[in-house]
Amino acid sequence: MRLTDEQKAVINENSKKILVKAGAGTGKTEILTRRIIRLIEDDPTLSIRDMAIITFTNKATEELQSRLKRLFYRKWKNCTSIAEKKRFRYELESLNSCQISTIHKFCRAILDEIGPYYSKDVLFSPNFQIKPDSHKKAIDDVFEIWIQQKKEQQKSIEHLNIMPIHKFKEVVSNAYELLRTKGLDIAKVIKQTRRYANLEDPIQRKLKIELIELIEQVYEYHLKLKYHSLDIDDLLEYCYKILKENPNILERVKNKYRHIFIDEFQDTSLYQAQMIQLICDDSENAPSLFVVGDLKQSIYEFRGADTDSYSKIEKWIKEKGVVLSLSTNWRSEPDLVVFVNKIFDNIKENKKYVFYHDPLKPRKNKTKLDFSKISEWILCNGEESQAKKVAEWLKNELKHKDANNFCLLFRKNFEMRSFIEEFTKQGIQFRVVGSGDFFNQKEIIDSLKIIQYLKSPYLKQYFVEAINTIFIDKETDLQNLYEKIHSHLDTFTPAQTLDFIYKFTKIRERSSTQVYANLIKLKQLARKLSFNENITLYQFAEWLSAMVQAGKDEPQADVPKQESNNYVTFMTIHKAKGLEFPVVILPNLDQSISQQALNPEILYHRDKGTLEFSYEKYYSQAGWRILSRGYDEAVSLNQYHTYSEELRVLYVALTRAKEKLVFVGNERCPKDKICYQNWIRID
Ligand SMILES: Nc1ncnc2c1ncn2[C@@H]1O[C@H](COP(=O)(O)OP(=O)(O)OP(=O)(O)O)[C@@H](O)[C@H]1O
Repeated sequence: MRLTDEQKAVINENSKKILVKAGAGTGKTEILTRRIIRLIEDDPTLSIRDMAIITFTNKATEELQSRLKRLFYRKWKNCTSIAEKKRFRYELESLNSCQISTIHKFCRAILDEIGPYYSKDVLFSPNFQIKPDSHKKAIDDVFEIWIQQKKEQQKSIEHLNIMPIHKFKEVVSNAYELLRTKGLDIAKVIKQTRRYANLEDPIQRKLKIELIELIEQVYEYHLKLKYHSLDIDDLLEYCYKILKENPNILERVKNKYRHIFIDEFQDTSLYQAQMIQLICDDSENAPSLFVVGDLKQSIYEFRGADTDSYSKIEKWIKEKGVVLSLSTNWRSEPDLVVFVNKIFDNIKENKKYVFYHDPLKPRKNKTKLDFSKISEWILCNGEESQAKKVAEWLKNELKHKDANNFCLLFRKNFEMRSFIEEFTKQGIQFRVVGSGDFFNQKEIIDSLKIIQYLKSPYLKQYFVEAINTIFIDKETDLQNLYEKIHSHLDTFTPAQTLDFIYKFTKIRERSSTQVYANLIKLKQLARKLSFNENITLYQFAEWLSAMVQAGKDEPQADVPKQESNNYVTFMTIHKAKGLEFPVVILPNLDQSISQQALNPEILYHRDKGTLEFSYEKYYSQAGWRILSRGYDEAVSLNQYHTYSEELRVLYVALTRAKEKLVFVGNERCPKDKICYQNWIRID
């Protein structure tokens, strides 16, 4: 690969603070790795161990590690002197133990070295564990105590006039999570919300005060639980607060690293941005900072990504160091780059959304453009199934192209379901990458139905459900399965029962690689559960039923590589960040931007700093709503951010393709609907 002058300039820049601001596919990740090698080459006293390299996901960490491994290996191979050879061998060996990680692991490494810590709002033991749901325990415990107190004091609970208790708990949980992921000062929000509550009508006032009272108690209780168990949001918050209030610890961190690199900085959170400013301050011993990002690809607001923080850092680096840019897109066909530019040129800023577009430069300037090769529409009428039409289109393509050229990118995991069913039916090999809806898959729900039938074969409902599962077909008789297995049911472990079902029904021969991999994963989960606490089939069914009902987040099984390398990939647009595929297919483009995202029950009012709510009266049939006074205002402030973020999600999706984009939508999509299909139209 021949680096361009602008790429070389970035690699060789010597300023202590550098931000590389560049669009998709311009080589940001590429130059980040090459800069690391360049610094090590230039300074014999420097090692990868003196650097902290922060990525956004574990997958990105692996990708970066393997790119560095390749470059170090090449260096080692081409070295002429023994000393140099020894040095690069050491660097290669150091790759697995150096600080290349997500920001959370970076914070964990800092906290691990600190020891016990006590201050006003940070206290923890050095033996803390990472528990992803420690806040849930806080909510459960506080709720129980609070309800009990209200009963004893014979006080009514306003929320219970509107919603059942489990729903109320969910509201509190969502509100608390919202405040935490945004990194907001919870005490301040509580104070503001209480202040504005006085302006509300009597019912709304009572509801607001109740909600705030619970959040305050959860917040205080959670603080005590954190002594032993932090969750990942706490890692960032605690790390920042400790570094801020303890200069000795901050000095230790500054002295440990000589260089800090951050990839995908557009998805930075408030605490991450503030922490980086602390560590990389103006002092002599502070590490240098190298940050790459693209604000147009900031798509994680729901997880606390904060574009304001990015902009502040950009301003700060502009003052203290340099901001550089890269303009040429190396990923995509030149016509495709021009096509994507045209789409975003067309999107004009208005009251509803904004997209700050700066066009990408194609790697070659062409005088004659031909969009027919790089884009195609598959349009369905209202009744037609998009999944079926895409499967038929793909079957034709697969006659002359390998399946792994194609990737279907979805906005949400649940949208994959109909495609998974259709592809399975049509025998197209596919794999689902990183989707957290394992317990929502038909094969998993069907496994539960079969087990429920085997436990209670006399119940008609279970029989009917079981007979309609993927396990039963013309050649596989349900009754026969029961007769063969029932004498073993008391002695088999749940994993053995599943194994028997899979073998007896010969499901492997009839299912896709992904479906079978999920079934094997279920068997492994059953084995793990029995290993931990020796559970019965009955208990396993209870557990599985709870997981299915809760829609518990669990990734689908990885398809083993050796089985088939040639499959179509399914993933969400969010998971595809940083990746590239020859052909990208985008289904469901005619869907409206999620109403749930636009009108959630609980919202944070960005201007007032308050919590606002919109409750649907659970027991009313007419969709009766109770709104707090600032809700509508909060929605319109939020709507602007939601739509603008959706435009950025679309930008990420469109810029993943190397050769072609295939759009799937509805031929009668109303022109005034706010949806991807209308944003993409350039005619
Ligand atoms: N000078 C170059 N010549 C040829 N190919 C290049 C050059 N620079 C980068 N590439 C290739 O372009 C593609 C995009 O690079 P990279 O993934 O580093 O971009 P990025 O800016 O990080 O993209 P994104 O922001 O979309 O994740 C990769 O396949 C990379 O190998």
